[in-house]
Amino acid sequence: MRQIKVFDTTLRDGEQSPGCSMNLEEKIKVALQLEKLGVDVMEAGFAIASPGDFEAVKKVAETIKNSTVASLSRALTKDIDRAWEAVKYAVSPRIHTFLATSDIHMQYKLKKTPEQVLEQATEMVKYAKKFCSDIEFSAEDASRSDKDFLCRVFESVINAGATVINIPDTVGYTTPDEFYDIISYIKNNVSNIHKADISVHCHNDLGLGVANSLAAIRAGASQVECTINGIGERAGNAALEEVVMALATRKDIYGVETGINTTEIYPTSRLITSVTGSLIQANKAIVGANAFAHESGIHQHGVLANKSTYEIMTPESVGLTENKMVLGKHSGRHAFEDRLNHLGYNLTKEEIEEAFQAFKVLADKKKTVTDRDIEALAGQKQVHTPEIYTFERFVTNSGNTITATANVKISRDEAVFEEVSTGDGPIDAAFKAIDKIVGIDFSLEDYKIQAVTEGKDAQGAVVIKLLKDGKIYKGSGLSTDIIEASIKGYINAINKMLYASSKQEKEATEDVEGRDI
Ligand SMILES: CC(=O)SCCNC(=O)CCNC(=O)[C@H](O)C(C)(C)COP(=O)(O)OP(=O)(O)OC[C@H]1O[C@@H](n2cnc3c(N)ncnc32)[C@H](O)[C@@H]1OP(=O)(O)O
Ligand SMILES: CC(C)C(=O)C(=O)O
Ligand SMILES: [Mg+2]
Repeated sequence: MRQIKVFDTTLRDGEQSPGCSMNLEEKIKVALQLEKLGVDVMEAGFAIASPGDFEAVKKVAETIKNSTVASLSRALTKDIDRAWEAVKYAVSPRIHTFLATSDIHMQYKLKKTPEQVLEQATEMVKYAKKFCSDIEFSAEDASRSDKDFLCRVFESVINAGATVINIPDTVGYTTPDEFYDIISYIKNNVSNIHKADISVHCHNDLGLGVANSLAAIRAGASQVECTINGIGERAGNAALEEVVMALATRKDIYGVETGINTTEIYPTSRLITSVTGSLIQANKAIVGANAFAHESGIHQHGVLANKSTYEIMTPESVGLTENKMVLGKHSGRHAFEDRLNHLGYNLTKEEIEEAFQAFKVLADKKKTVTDRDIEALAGQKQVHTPEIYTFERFVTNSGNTITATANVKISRDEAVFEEVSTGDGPIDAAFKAIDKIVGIDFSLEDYKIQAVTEGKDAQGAVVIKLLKDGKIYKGSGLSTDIIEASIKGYINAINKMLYASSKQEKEATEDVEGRDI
């Protein structure tokens, strides 16, 4: 199979991303991880840019043994000297020199004629070749350059000793179809092209960095330049993880291989995120938090039956331990039951169905339902107290300048009861309204509330203890609304009290006294 060389430029073009500068120690850490990832070439920096960058390139060159280490340099002798000073310590050093070839860049930026550019590029490759055998030449803004001029430049720099010619889409302007044609044209019209690797370096201004790189590979490019997480100038560079996984997953189309150890992709991505502080969006391909997460019931059911239904690559192949089943309002019974089993619950079909209905109500209120939410729901189902009174609805009105009032509606059998009361606060008012309906004499011994999950949409769990005739009756309520959780807990305790005083008193008393809900 044709082998594609992966040239990582996270430490150079990636670092050009605003806010992504790395210090020496961070660059070494990243370089070691890139080596572990198996990149063929790492561009460690732009040696002439600053003393710090020079030191970093030099240190990376001294440290890395299994990848080629490159430094960027303009097509100027002083830049090339500095680049060589830094990379000469590498086991496999490369000087990467560049000069723009598009009319726009030559006219406005370099203020040079095409003939002058051709000569400068050729002379500087010759100059660099005196130091180093491995020379890459990039025709900056190649995708907006005249194709025939581009071919003349490449032919000339290859004759001067370039071992790699790079065709950058510097401003992310090209499209897959056009880039395929450009690469094919260069392949077919540069007579000595067989003496050099064809490299591509795509930017993402139109979101096409990866697609353009893949089109170029199909057209015959043998080196692809990219960065981890796609960081880089402006909208970034082609993301290494996306290019590599596209090639790995669609071998049927591309028929090529890379030397990347794909299981190091995720750790590398995480390292870049932590070192640069540049976060990636949840839906980012391959390494985003949701890349291997499933929330919808139909997908979850499919994945539980066979992962390949909705996963085109395994999470393990990119260094994750497993996929994620996120329980939310789009989830179905299969995933819910699977999670219950996973959490160690053995509920009957009816209990699962009841818990599932409660889960759906909760999921409408919460963005995601956590394991602790599920445990709370499943725990509730395991207490077998008949619902003598059933909570229907409540309205409260409170504030620091008014007396709190509550209107509570509860039902028993077919009858519906509604009462209004005032109180020291909305919860006290609600309890007093319930007292009026129930009409039993007992006292509130204890009231506790705690968040069972995190975040502002957390569920509040209320535990209430009521005292009657020397016995304690514990009730629990769960809701994202603490007043609702309190009312539910209060009614739950009352139901236990009523149940206990009914015919099955002994059994019910064991239940309420024997377990902490
Ligand atoms: C497409 C890319 O990613 S290219 C790489 C971009 N990366 C960077 O620029 C990061 C590092 N750069 C730097 O630290 C600085 O720009 C330096 C040290 C390289 C140069 O700094 P300065 O000498 O102050 O020049 P400045 O950056 O203002 O301008 C660039 C100069 O280089 C010239 N230049 C630009 N590209 C090249 C090239 N490939 N070969 C030769 N000269 C070039 C420009 O024409 C301009 O020349 P002038 O000073 O004679 O007008
Ligand atoms: C220096 C070159 C390769 C570059 O980064 C670009 O053209 O985008
Ligand atoms: Mg670039």
